[in-house]
Amino acid sequence: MTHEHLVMSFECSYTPPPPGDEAMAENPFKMQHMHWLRQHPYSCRENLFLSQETNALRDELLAYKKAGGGTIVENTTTGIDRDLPALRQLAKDTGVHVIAGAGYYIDCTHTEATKKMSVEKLTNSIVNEVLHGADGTDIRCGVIGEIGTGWPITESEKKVLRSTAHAQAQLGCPVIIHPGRDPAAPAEVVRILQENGGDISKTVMSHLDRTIFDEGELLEFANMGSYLEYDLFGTEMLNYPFNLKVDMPSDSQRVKTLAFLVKEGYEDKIVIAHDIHTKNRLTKFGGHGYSHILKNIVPKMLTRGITQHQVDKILIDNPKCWLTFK
Ligand SMILES: CCC(=O)NCCS(=O)(=O)O
Repeated sequence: MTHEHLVMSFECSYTPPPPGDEAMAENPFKMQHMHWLRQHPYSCRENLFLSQETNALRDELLAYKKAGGGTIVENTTTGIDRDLPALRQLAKDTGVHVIAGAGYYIDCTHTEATKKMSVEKLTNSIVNEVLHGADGTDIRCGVIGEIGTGWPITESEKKVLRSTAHAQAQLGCPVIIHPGRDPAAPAEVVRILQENGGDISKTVMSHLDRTIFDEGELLEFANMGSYLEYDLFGTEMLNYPFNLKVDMPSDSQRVKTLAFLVKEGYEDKIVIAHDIHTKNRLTKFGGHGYSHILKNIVPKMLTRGITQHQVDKILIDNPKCWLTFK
């Protein structure tokens, strides 16, 4: 899985509940709220603290391993409460390989100190997180990202993108991007990375499921050469609060898009994940957990024109290729 979170908080994205449901914001986590939480995951404060569930995460990872999972890329970066010692402990306890992310999340999580840093300083801090260890630990990150960007991309986010490209040019490492919620956002990020020496062939563009819907636009973007990530498998949301114009696809629609990209020749560039970042998606709370793709999506892919060989590329070869330092 190339895009997951095990320990993080998403407080920065708290969204008030719709009118009439205000009480739900502070309501305790109860069985009868599970459907409501699936529809409004960012409107209950407690739901945003995956960091409180480290014990449950141990069971989640053991279940993932039992289902055939070996490795998880943990995309939590500075700004959303990255906790590297907790990740190391989870990896040790379960035997699942966890690859941690370096760098910074979106603008509203940048501190004043981060905003004042030069591109050179930001580059050094990212390089340091990969070569020597992050957050005062000796735990080294294995990817840069998810690097957070919004739409339009802010000045501070542009500086982080330039630094990401410079760091990648030095290290030959994988990069993963969180684009803004506009069909033009992924291409704009790629242009900034390219102009600054980034290697697009070793860059994953996340969250395409909620970003590019038109097939022509998708192929145009695919042609730019990044990995194409569909990473919101398992999410079910009628009114996507971060952009009400977006119709969040179902898992069946995601699989259909994967089959389309495979048919168009992009089987070497597709990666997939769940991007679990709220509590309600854990099996402890009736959610789909980290094994949903392995257990439910792969069989579906095989009935929709995607071969086992292509599934293996998407789940094994492409991530392996992306994650290997040049
Ligand atoms: C930190 C998790 C994250 O950024 N997830 C992306 C959610 S969405 O922008 O695709 O809704």
